[in-house]
Amino acid sequence: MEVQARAPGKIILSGEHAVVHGSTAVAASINLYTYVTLRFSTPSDNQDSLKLELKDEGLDFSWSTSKLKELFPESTEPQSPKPPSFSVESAKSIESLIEGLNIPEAKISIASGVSAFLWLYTSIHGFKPATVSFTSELPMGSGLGSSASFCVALAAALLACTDFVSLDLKQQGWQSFQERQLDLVNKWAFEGEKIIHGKPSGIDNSVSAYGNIISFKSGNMTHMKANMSLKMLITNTKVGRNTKALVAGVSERTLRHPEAMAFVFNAVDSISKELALILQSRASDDVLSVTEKEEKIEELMEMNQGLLQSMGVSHVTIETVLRTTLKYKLASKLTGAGGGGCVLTLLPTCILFILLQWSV
Ligand SMILES: Nc1ncnc2c1ncn2[C@@H]1O[C@H](COP(=O)(O)OP(=O)(O)OP(=O)(O)O)[C@@H](O)[C@H]1O
Ligand SMILES: C[C@@](O)(CCO)CC(=O)[O-]
Ligand SMILES: [Mg+2]
Repeated sequence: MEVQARAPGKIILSGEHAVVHGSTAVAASINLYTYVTLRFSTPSDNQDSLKLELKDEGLDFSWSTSKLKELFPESTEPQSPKPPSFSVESAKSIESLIEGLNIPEAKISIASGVSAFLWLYTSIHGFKPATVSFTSELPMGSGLGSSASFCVALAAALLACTDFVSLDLKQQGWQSFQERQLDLVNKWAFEGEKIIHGKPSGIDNSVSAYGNIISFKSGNMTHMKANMSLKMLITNTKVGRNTKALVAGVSERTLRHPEAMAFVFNAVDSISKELALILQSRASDDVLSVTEKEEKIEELMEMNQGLLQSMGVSHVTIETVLRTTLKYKLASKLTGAGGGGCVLTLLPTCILFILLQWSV
């Protein structure tokens, strides 16, 4: 049997990092996806191993079923749909499987993704021989939720081949999971994100699992109905960085300056709540024009970016993008964990007018 699943990446419009400390954040999925193909071996394959193919990286790994059985003896079909916690024993077992892989130094950051893969696969399908292949449209480590889309797509494919999820596997084309099943996929993906992010808030996997636009606070997600569309330019600084380290850095700064950082997080909470109100305001009760709404959103973006700088997660390349777009009176902010990665720039409705003026 072969199953293919996909999950989108995301942008965070406001609230990254502060959301880890209990503030509200607003995130939207984007139409760039990570794809996974899961194919269980048949007796005729004569394949007694679990194979992982990372197509974009040109990396292939495999582990013998006997080795997996030795390390995860208790791994059989999960008794409960809910994911177990990532135990110390599992961490040690997975670490031993990663050590033997000889991942090229330049791609060593892939190790956390391989660890998340091993834990999710063995927790759901034990040591069943299979070949699992990934490919993605998302730049890795760039703030667009590559880790979340990786974990959500994988959890969806793995659960689609269990009794916990009822899908018509004979139906051609993409199928969407029902709400209850999405909740299950999201819970498993969150455990995978913990392996990659360390202390994730859950917003990335939630917006990747459910799509569209959500607000998120302290583990609770709210589906938003945006009544205005926003055009965002995404600029990739091409500076790689590690979300886990950046999240840890903000937590360490919070320990050093608890009172000041509490005010920072409160300010971000207010920015996200105001942004959510503006995006959801209906035409009927509107006193603001689209341009006036966009101007308020531009200010909120600039304020959020300033607070992200105070958290220590901006970067010289991000500042360069900010300065460049400011020349054209455009507002920008980093998206995702920062430290490089991608920057959002709001392209207001009147942008065409600005460009025409400039070109004359
Ligand atoms: N397609 C993939 N295949 C294998 N591993 C992946 C893939 N996509 C992401 N990963 C894992 O996730 C890591 C990147 O996750 P990280 O959270 O640091 O960045 P991001 O998710 O792209 O950005 P952000 O979390 O800020 O949105 C990679 O280093 C790798 O370990
Ligand atoms: C930086 C962060 O807030 C968002 C990363 O896209 C981390 C998280 O919430 O898991
Ligand atoms: Mg991530």
